Amino acid sequence: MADPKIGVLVMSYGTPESMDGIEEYYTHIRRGHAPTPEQLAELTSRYDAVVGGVFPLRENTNRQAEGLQAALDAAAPGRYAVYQGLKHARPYIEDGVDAMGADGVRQAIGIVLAPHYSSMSVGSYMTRARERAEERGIAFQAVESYHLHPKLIEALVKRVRDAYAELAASTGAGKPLKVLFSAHSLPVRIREIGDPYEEQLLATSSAVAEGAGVSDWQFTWQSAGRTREPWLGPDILETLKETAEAGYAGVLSAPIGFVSEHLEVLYDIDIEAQAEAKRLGIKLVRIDMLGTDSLYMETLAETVEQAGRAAFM
Ligand SMILES: CC1=C(CCC(=O)O)c2cc3nc(cc4[nH]c(cc5[nH]c(cc1n2)c(C)c5CCC(=O)O)c(CCC(=O)O)c4C)C(CCC(=O)O)=C3C
Ligand SMILES: [Fe+2]
Repeated sequence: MADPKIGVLVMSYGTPESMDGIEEYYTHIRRGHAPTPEQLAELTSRYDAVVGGVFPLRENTNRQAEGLQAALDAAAPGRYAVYQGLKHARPYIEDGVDAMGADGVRQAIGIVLAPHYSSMSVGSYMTRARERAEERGIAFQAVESYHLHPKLIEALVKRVRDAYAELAASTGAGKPLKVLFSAHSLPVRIREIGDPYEEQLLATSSAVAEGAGVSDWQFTWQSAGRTREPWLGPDILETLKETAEAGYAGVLSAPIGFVSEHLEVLYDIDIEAQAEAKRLGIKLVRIDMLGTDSLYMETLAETVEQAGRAAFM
């Protein structure tokens, strides 16, 4: 019999299965506490505004998992089997590990569809995966980040170049433009624990700006939670205002903390930030998300293979 494959647990945030599933999803995000009717209505209205009953993150994650399986098969035929595990929706991270166990997988690598490490994001995915893997007797190796992988940078550079040219064409020659890199905000308390999240995001931003030949850029946060504690800022809405007041004619939004089109991109950037830009009289164009870009799929495959070699060979 062939050796069992190395399992690859591809993890992502997860999204509701339907409009009826938003409450269960939100309750899971809030660690078992149901949202108030106002909170539920607010989140529902954001999903309604973007997609009206379709949840693009689910299909996008399916396609990325298939793309990674294909890239791994091309590099090492028959060695790896990809499973999905979602943080806040089915199949949950634990379901993905259980599926590997049921298939006889003894060795697994975990990777998140988010390039930057934070203890509050990737770290918490990995804790759940590792705990379940230990219970199932599966050796587990975590990929913590891949934010400077040359192919990831190359894919982002291409997107920034293309969208910058589009922005420059639509604002007219010689007008001052700025690139705004962004990622999901986190509570300010991550700074107290020496979390690498901010440093990694700045490193990606600066590598992409350099590769694209862009000198005028800034990093800013987006999608901060609606809680009482302070979150990292400045928020992109504030930054847009300052940028407009400083006389810029346009901004290129590059949400490099995300790899897919979902609520934080389709609502927070394409609807909310876009409306603010219009109000301020400044042009806003967003880069295309990575999706199943072959350079991104190769980034994931090479990172998985490297982790596999280090841990299991
Ligand atoms: C770091 C990070 C990423 C990037 C890394 C990664 O991808 O993991 C990310 C991605 C995403 N976040 C998403 C959705 C939501 N996040 C929320 C709330 C929160 N996010 C947080 C952090 C992050 N989130 C945190 C600290 C909270 C507070 C509650 C908690 O401590 O966990 C809420 C609750 C309401 C609200 O606050 O808006 C929603 C609906 C979707 C899916 C959208 C879709 O369905 O298309 C995606 C990809
Ligand atoms: Fe989130």
